[in-house]
Amino acid sequence: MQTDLINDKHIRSEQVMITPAELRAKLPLSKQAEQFVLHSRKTIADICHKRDSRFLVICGPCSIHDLDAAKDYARRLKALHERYRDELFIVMRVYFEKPRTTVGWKGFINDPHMDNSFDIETGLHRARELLTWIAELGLPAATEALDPISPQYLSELFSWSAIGARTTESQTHRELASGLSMPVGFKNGTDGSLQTAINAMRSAAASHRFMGINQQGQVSLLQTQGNPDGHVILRGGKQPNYDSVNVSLAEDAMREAGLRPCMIVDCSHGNSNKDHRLQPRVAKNVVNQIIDGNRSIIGLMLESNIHEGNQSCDLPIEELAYGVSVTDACIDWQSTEQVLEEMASSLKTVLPIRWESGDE
Ligand SMILES: O=C[C@H](O)[C@H](O)COP(=O)(O)O
Ligand SMILES: C=C(OP(=O)(O)O)C(=O)O
Repeated sequence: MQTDLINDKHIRSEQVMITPAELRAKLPLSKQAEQFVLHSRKTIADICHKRDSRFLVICGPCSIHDLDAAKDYARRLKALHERYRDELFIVMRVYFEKPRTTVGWKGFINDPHMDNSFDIETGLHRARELLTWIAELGLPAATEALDPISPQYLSELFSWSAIGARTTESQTHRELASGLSMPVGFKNGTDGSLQTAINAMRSAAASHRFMGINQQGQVSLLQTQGNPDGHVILRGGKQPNYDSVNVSLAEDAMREAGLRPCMIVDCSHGNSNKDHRLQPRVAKNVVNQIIDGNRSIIGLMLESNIHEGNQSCDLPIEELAYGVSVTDACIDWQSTEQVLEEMASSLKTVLPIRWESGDE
């Protein structure tokens, strides 16, 4: 690489990568899977706009690091997706990019071998392989849109995206969300600030022009239309914010901003004080709010894995326990089944009559 002391003082290396179009051509999506993704996105948009009364559940590992374990998890979740399809619309968390508070493993795309080799091109290939497999299985996938370039490689495989608590105030991420093809949830800030998410939702609903890349990898001026399917995700901050008082304050704040109250509760993160064992309690509280007549909560998020808890991502890969998170702690499969079963049976009676005209 050319040494240029004026421009590249802190750049150590540079490597040209495969283009999005080349990766898509290598690992195409079948017509059937494409239809499935389109249909799943429409279902979620219908839930956001209260045309579909089912409850959206975004459920799965905090992050993906082992593709076999991810497939094992996906097969299990697919069974529940089918079993509760009249009450719940279950979408798997397939998070390949992790935002860090300071530094740490930034997810499977960034470092798929988990050894600081940062083989991003392999990360993209293998992420796309897994996502294609999940789409062919007939399970909708959700992710956090963190890197502004990677959606060109992968976003056709996702039915829902989040903008995370650390980036919801970033203009780059609001612009990105304004062009994404699926419904997008905006988390409140890590400090609990709801206004950050509300501002993000308003910004992403508008049209933006910004620099990005096209499918051929060329730097391009992109003009977006604005995303009409935004919603807020209450993830807690210094204090939890899932209780009915906070939900009602969030509804008021959204109305005041000229937005329809529409939100998802994240049962993890600040809402469980990062204690995974509290997630079922949060989910139960949310379901009870709906039974009591709440009409703004459209779904919830659970961090769940095959086995509970978490382990250090700094362990050698061969020493990692199977099906255990390497980022935030998750509930295990048994608790996940139990939470979803209780949720579906409690919501059965109220869901069909949940929305009234004017709720949209
Ligand atoms: O959801 C995952 C984590 O909360 C997020 O990536 C931040 O992690 P960190 O605070 O361990 O860096
Ligand atoms: C990083 C995440 O959440 P948050 O942005 O709320 O911290 C996550 O859901 O993986």
